Amino acid sequence: MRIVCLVKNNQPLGATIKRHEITGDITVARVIHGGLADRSGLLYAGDKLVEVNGVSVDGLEPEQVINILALSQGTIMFKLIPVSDRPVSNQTTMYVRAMADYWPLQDPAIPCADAGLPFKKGEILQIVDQNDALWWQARKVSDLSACAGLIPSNHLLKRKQREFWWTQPFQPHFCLKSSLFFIGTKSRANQQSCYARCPSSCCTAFAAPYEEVVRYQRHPGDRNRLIVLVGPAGVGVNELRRRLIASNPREFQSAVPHTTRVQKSYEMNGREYHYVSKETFENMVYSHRMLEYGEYKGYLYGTSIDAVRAVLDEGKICVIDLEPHGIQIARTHELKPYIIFIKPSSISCMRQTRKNARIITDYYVNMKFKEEDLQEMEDSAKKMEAQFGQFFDQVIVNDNLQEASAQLLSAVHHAQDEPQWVPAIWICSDTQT
Ligand SMILES: Nc1ncnc2c1ncn2[C@@H]1O[C@H](COP(=O)(O)OP(=O)(O)OP(=O)(O)O)[C@@H](O)[C@H]1O
Repeated sequence: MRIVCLVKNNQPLGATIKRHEITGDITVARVIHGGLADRSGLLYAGDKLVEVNGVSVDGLEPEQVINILALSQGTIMFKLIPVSDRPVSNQTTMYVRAMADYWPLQDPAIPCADAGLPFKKGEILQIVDQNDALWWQARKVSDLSACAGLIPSNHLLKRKQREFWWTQPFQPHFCLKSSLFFIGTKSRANQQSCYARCPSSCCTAFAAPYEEVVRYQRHPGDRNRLIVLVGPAGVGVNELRRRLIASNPREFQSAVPHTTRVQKSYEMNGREYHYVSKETFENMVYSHRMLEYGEYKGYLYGTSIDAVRAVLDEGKICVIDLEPHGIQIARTHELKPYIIFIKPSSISCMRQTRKNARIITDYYVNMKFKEEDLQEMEDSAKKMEAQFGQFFDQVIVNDNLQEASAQLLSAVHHAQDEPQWVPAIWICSDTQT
């Protein structure tokens, strides 16, 4: 038997308790890393509680013990029987990118909602404890001084996603996955209706909920990272890309697309397009050499990995725009893409900034933005963020064009010169080759 005194001072104890199903004993289920109990070094997972502040816990439910603890202030005295085999922590810290949102206060299954760590997709988490098969402990890298919180384990979060997915009403929704795209336009006609339970890559429900990441610093001699711009139709992706390349064509370049259409007299093979036969194009598609492709007026157009590689091999920074479903294909250890989401500003701001701007859609070319175009841009941006936000390394709001261009330039240099979180598999692949 041991007596342990902890001074609470309005902070949580930093431990959870449970009741043994057979013996009814109340034991410490886990000690939260960096919390009061952990810092004291006096409480361990497995310790059996006998008394709290002189009150016997015999026959009490865990909730009743928690109540006693919640009502106690200042010094709390535990009488306990220490666990005989203290768990030896041989855990290595792991970093992951959250691929889903998690709100502990909305999760009835969490052992202690107050000890939960809420996170949003795309956030980088430091996992400090995976001892429990269901509940891990983690911190956000943006706040490493905080004490850890509970998060569902990989396995548990996957299960939750699956349950959530199947309990959703069966409703058709618009996804941005399409087999068609039109050069220069991301048209409404492209958006094919699919079903919320479709098994395609656009549905992230069954994807791994955490992606292991590592800190990566590009060596000056290494190839540049591919810069991918993503955004809803008309937001200004092409405009920003064009301006970036024009600012220094010796540093920045786009990838030359492939097409099956006939070369025009003033065009040069490899400058405007690579002109190839339909058979060659289709072979490139089947051998996964196209990042994205589509058909326009009976001809195929696409951006190939070879074309991107050619720019990178010249030592330049390759800047392309992609439909969001192409992100997954581009995410390889070879290209190490840095994904920048170009986000529209509010509709009221766009009414001002887009007054004299012109757009191209399926239905009209070089027309002024209409109110519904702005609305559609906003809706489409929301969908993209909801579905693909976890992949965005940077978000730039394209309000003032000059400012957005300056932000893009700085983001592109940041991507090449500063350390970044990248999927661990990209770096493991490097060391294997
Ligand atoms: N911040 C801005 N302020 C004013 N006009 C802008 C701004 N950004 C882009 N534009 C203008 O909006 C129009 C559409 O831009 P852009 O063609 O680059 O869109 P996009 O995102 O590439 O979409 P799409 O692929 O459909 O062409 C262009 O006329 C462009 O000059």
